[in-house]
Amino acid sequence: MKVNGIPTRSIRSLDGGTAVEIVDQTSLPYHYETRVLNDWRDCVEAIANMRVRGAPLIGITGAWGVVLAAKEDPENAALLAAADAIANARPTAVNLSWAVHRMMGALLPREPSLRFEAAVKLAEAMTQEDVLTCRAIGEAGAPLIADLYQKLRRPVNILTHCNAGWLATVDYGTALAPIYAAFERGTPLHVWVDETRPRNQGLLTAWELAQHGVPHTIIADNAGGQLMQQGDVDLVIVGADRITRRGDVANKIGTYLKALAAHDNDVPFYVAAPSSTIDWKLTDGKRQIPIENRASSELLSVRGIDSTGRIAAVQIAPVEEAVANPAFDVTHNRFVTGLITERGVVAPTDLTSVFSDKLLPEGGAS
Ligand SMILES: CSC[C@H]1O[C@H](OP(=O)(O)O)[C@H](O)[C@@H]1O
Repeated sequence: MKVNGIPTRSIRSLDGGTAVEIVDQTSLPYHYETRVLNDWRDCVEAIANMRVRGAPLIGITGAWGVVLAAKEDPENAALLAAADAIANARPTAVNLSWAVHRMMGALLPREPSLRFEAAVKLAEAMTQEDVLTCRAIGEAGAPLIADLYQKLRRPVNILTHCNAGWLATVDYGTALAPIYAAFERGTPLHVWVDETRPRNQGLLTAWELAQHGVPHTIIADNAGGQLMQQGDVDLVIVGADRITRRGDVANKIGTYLKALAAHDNDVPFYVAAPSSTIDWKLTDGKRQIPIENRASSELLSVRGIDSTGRIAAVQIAPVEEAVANPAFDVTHNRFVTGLITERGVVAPTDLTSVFSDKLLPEGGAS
């Protein structure tokens, strides 16, 4: 697919698999820049430094890293060492280890001299598989949005977190795939885009949506709950980095909080992901999924600041004027453990008894 002259393709092989071209996402949303990876070590660096990111794309980049390793030295010792370094470039997205394991499972039984050719073939197949899988995710999810539109008879407001668009996969995306599919079929919709501190992948989502002309509004990560409470979110769709066999989902930090808010406001909360994101060995996500801890320096700067100090992300005017910067929100008492007052710590429901002397006969406070 091409949008605004830009191919919606985040990775492709060059020269028969002897090099790989990626979109360097650390340059977005300022500049659209591609980068050529000639060596498996470039793939490790690109994954670790998030030039490529998003579970499916990390996996496919890892697969091409194995191709480049087989090109350099197909002998077992070198290939296994490279595969190990690639698989450990980032810990949470299971797609990376899945892709490297799948590649090595196909290569090791072969003669070293035949490994590069076999690697290219399999990596190309996996790359195309990802495209088709993500397109299928879009097809599967689009009716959810269309059905909501039929019920609401107004643009469907969808909240998403981080970036799970075509930049996070080879093409189409996962969480954004149903949104693109519904939008292209003419379903009126609008997307609330969590900026997603600290790496602000929401700016990537806003950039993608702007290229496609999809109405959207960038919001602070903390605004989602308020928007849900005021009925401005009809659906949440997020991506995933690892899903356990019982459906526990690891996704970008902040996803859990959105799920809590969605649950509390009866907002449907969907996770879009290919089966390559499912880790069938795991059951209990909280206990078993490795959570990546990144450099604290990421918190100390705000990416995406242009020369004017503005967060540089193109934004298509929302379908209708939408409050996008609420300054306060309301927390129901069931989430308040206690209130610290001059008469000690008081359970919210005990306030009227502890301060009964303050209450006037008509129930007003003195
Ligand atoms: C389609 S998977 C996208 C998934 O990956 C992102 O993490 P990161 O940007 O750190 O690679 C985020 O969790 C997205 O939901």
